[in-house]
Amino acid sequence: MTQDYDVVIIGSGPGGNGAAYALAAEHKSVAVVENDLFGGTCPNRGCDPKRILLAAIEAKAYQDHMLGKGIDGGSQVNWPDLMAHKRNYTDAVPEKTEAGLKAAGVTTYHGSGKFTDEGTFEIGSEELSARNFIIATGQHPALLPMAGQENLLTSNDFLNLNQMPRDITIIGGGYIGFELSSIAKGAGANVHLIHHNNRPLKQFDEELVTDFVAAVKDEGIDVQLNTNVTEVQKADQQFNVQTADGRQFKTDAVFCAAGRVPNVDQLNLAAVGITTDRHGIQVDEHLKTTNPKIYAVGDVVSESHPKLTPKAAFDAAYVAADILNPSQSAIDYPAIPTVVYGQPKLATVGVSEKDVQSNPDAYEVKSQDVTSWLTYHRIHDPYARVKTIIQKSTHQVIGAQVMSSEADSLINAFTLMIDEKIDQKRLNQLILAYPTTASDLTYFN
Ligand SMILES: Cc1cc2nc3c(=O)[nH]c(=O)nc-3n(C[C@H](O)[C@H](O)[C@H](O)COP(=O)(O)OP(=O)(O)OC[C@H]3O[C@@H](n4cnc5c(N)ncnc54)[C@H](O)[C@@H]3O)c2cc1C
Ligand SMILES: NC(=O)c1ccc[n+]([C@@H]2O[C@H](COP(=O)([O-])OP(=O)(O)OC[C@H]3O[C@@H](n4cnc5c(N)ncnc54)[C@H](O)[C@@H]3O)[C@@H](O)[C@H]2O)c1
Repeated sequence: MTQDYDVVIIGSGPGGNGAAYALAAEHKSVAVVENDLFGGTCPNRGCDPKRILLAAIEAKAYQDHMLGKGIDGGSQVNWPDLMAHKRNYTDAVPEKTEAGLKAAGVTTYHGSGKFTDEGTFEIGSEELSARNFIIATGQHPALLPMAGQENLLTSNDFLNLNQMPRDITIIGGGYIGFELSSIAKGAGANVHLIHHNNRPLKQFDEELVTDFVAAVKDEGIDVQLNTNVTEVQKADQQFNVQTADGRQFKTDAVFCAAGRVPNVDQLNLAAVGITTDRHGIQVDEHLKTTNPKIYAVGDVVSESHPKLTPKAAFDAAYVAADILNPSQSAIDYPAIPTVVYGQPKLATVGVSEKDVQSNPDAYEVKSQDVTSWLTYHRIHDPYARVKTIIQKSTHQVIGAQVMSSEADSLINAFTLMIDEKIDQKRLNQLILAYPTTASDLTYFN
């Protein structure tokens, strides 16, 4: 028998769940279909477990930076205890998430379904029909095609390691590559981070990335740029890594962090006329796919915005509103801040120096080493640089790039300044708690 709903959502990550809650609150009948863990990537195998593991790594780094400045003796990360701390949080996520959805009146289904030629969604013997569908299936880790591909592990495996291997290799100098490298290094592993060209973290400011890579190397990570891994073969208890330039080395585990692939293959999208490209599902400015009844949100969408949890949640709120009020205007994203949670952290928001290079008279670019500022001197942060892009006509910061151990909180303060168009004059009318990263804001424009 076919079950009919107002809206059927495929995927229960921040995108799918955000839409489900918003629509159920407006008394729509909603179903969510999930083929793995309710909650999706972020709380189960992404942002949240990563940040829990980083808690110990950051605590150790803060302590290490203060050695001889009031702290004697370093600390050690106990990986099994740290993993237990992480699991204490993540193990409960799927059940709690599903219970939350049910309590909000959402019907849940477990399994991998696919669209039918009739435009319904089939999960085993069940068939769901709906006025609207939302595809929120996210992405999964890419495995580079190479000899020995079966020997490659992924971020999912890393975030569940029972023991930290003595020597690890990570392929891919993106967000995940640098974040996992910092965690492994802080936990005591010998880490090789291998990137295929000379421009890791290409979404970030080139000058800050150069400083960031130098800082990461300083922390003891073996970063190898312009290096292509061609083969990973088992060698007794270890793995033999072969590179295109003829080098070979042994390592205990190899993780592939060379990008993620949209989860579209199982959905039979052709049956409902949805087009995709290698970045995901194509949508219009209302996040409608090429089938006007079907929306797509979050990581599975093909677009230039960064693929992040708050952005998936923003999409979800927009689509729920679009279903409730089809005449709303096109989606308009605010500034989207993003952070690489390494040692140090690297963050960016708004326009970059590259964006304004063609019009140097209209913008001022300030790049400052801030290690001597109280905020950073206090904790003896060895790496602290802030670059701001200021619109001369308004004296407003319109873009910021930050590298430091405090970059995550400072970038949010910049985001508020950019979105709320807070200029120097307005800042001077505010009283912010001192001394904090936010009270430094008055010094940047
Ligand atoms: C290691 C890692 C660290 C990250 N760290 C951060 C961070 O610090 N900050 C940040 O903002 N973002 C971070 N991200 C990105 C963030 O996790 C994603 O942007 C976010 O989860 C996207 O939400 P989503 O709902 O679009 O997709 P997902 O969270 O991936 O959810 C999609 C869901 O759909 C399910 N699904 C897939 N196919 C099907 C199917 N055929 N049928 C039914 N269900 C299906 C999946 O199992 C999954 O549960 C990180 C990602 C990773 C991998
Ligand atoms: N802190 C965060 O907010 C956070 C953390 C993790 C992931 N994410 C999101 O998830 C997405 C995926 O993260 P990711 O790190 O997997 O992807 P990514 O696109 O950031 O990085 C992948 C990197 O691998 C490199 N690469 C590609 N082929 C390679 C090869 N053959 N050899 C070596 N390197 C190669 C790419 O040039 C790129 O730099 C990100 O774009 C981001 O939106 C966000």
